Amino acid sequence: MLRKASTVAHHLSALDALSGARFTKAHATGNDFVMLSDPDGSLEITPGAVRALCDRHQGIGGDGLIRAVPARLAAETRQLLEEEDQLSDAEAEMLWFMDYWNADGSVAEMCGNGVRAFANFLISEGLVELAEGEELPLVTRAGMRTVRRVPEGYAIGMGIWSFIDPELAQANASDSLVIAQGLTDPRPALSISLGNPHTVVALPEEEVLEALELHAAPQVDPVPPQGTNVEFVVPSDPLVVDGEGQVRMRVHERGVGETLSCGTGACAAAAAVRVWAAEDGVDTWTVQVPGGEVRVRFLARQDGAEDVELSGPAENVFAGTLA
Ligand SMILES: N[C@@H](CCC[C@H](N)C(=O)O)C(=O)O
Repeated sequence: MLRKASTVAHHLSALDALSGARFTKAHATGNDFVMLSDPDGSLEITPGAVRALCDRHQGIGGDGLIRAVPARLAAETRQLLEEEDQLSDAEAEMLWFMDYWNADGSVAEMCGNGVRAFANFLISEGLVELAEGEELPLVTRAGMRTVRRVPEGYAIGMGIWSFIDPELAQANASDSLVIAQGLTDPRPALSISLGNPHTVVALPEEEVLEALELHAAPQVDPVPPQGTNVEFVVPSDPLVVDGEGQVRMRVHERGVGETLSCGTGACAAAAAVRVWAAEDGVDTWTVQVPGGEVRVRFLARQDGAEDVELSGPAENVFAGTLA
């Protein structure tokens, strides 16, 4: 690929304000992030800087960038904290905000793998402590989330899942059509929110999943106004083993492209397959992604909705200083 000299110069100037900042490269089942610690809220993140840092040839490389900033210093969280009546002032003072950016410089409401990487990063930087059995509250653009340690890494309380178009979804178990390179015909899909938007498409067999070409964004009809992440899933045969559901998934992420894993996407995929298969008694699902495996649990609430818990590993890979 030939790059314009002006693009390179633009990348360099976008990074000027971050010169000297420490970064860590982290991943959670292959979904990789540039992590920045900003305890005094002084880092200026711009879409250009995010694109430059996430560039896999001229930057550090990543599916996204995550800035860790105290929630009390982030403009985005002010209203959320005012409305949050479960927290004491002292607890609100200690909260960290996950300032998540997609590689293309757009912001997203939520990133499930990102929350695991974020918690692991906060702990490794000595910014928080999380003992076995404790629950750590965090703030995202989609609202409060919680993290606890589990043997495989971290379990995230993701909040509730919901249909994006409940009427259509309940009537047809499908609300849109999706076509992608490698599919001969548009396929029915179900749109689900985990704080961020997802469109889940079921495929008949693994060969079709593997043959998909996901460099180009799949086309979704009707076009979702805020864009969408698109998950392609193949339910395992048998679908339920020892009481647990099993699916394979590939994903094209909004603002990124194909990634090795998407945590919110895995939750949406499990929720959709559970609806399609009428397996609402199966509460634990394993989702195989190109970067590994995550687990999704559905927990009934008194108001009839369901909370979702996502668990899986997260690790730091290397650290450095921005030149
Ligand atoms: N990889 C993430 C989702 C990141 C945000 C997404 N690209 C969007 O724009 O909604 C995850 O693990 O959930």
